[in-house]
Amino acid sequence: MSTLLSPFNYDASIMMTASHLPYTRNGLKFFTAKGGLRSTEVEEICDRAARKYANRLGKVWSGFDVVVPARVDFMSTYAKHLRDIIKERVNHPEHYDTPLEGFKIIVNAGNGSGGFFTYDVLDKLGADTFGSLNLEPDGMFPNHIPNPEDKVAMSLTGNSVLENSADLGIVFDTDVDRSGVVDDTGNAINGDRLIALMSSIILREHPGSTIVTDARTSMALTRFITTRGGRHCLYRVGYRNVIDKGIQLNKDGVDTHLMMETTGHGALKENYFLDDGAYMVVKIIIEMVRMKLGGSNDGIGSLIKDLEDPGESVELRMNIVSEPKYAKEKGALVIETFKQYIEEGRLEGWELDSCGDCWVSEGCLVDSNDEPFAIDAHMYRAKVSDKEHGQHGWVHVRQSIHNPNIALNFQSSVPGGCQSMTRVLLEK
Ligand SMILES: O=P(O)(O)OC[C@H]1O[C@H](O)[C@H](O)[C@@H](O)[C@@H]1O
Repeated sequence: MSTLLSPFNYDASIMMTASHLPYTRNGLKFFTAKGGLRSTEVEEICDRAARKYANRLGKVWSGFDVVVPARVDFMSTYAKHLRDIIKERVNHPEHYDTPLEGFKIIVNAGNGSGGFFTYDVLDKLGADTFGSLNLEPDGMFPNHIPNPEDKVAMSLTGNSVLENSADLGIVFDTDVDRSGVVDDTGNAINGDRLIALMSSIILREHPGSTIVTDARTSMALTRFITTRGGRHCLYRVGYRNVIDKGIQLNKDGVDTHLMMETTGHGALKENYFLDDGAYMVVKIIIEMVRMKLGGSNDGIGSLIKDLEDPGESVELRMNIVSEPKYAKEKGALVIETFKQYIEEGRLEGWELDSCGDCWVSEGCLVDSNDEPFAIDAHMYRAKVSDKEHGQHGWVHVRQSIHNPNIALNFQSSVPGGCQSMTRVLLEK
């Protein structure tokens, strides 16, 4: 963010974070004014740095051309930026500077770095944040993993919302690039439900927008988006893939304002295509206040009340039995074999749910020429039907981004559907 926020004028920034991973790990994220770098670009930087400094081991740090200025306070500028957005967009008729007066909002930062949102954003806008949890950063994560996908994180936040009769609960992951929320009834809004909530907001602001998600979302989510006039583009797992797809679609002339992964990574065109969990929550808060100003007593959960439950949803992992250096290759072979089975019609009722590597619902363009992309060796999705129920589910097969295993996701609207799909797959 430092590259974009006034008054700063930097060409690039690096964030040190291992996100929600265990404390024994660390990581770096690289940004330029164009947004976050993808892994191939980071690899190139590391390669170049390695080559440049290979002969100078021991003196590595003295070799960097980094000018370290006095300590710069990015956080208060960023927090003010978020506060200003809320003030301007709520435009409260009675108390412009404290638009959150009368709202109780719980933040669970999970001992990551999101605590600032409580005291530097919400409190200053007049919200009551009593009951907030785990605001002090502690890399040992003594309470639970800071992760909006974590059941403990979501349910503890839900409990605090109910105990304090709060209007909203917010869960951040460690470095605040992801978030999830809890509505006033204590219901968790993460995964598909968060994508639906954001879609309902974005589609009112940008009718007809395409929404890109990873390809593990439910058929019910696609219906939710399309019944609101949006188009749903299903794409590869990995937040960078989803964001890049949205950037590409915009370049191809397809209006795309929201790119979200089921993990809670979400990026908006209006926010420089950055996966920024705090900005995502800012959008939800503005909506909540506007609803109240419009005379509604409903919580934000009411915006997704017509999102049907996906029924059964299962994820399995299969280890790739191979020497680690061949794992990618073997994984690609598994996906390719799966693809062949489907395309040769060897599994009754199973068929490709994609065009190229872009899985789309009807009406979503693939590229400017409407040409399908090349099949992706790393993942594949098949829709599954039977005579009794018609299309009742899907199977999504891909290689894990991080580990030598294959991730298999199944969803079915029929009880026992996932089990029968698993059986078919294992038999073959
Ligand atoms: O491939 P997996 O092991 O399931 O990991 C997949 C996940 O990796 C990282 O955590 C990325 O930030 C996510 O965008 C992605 O969904």
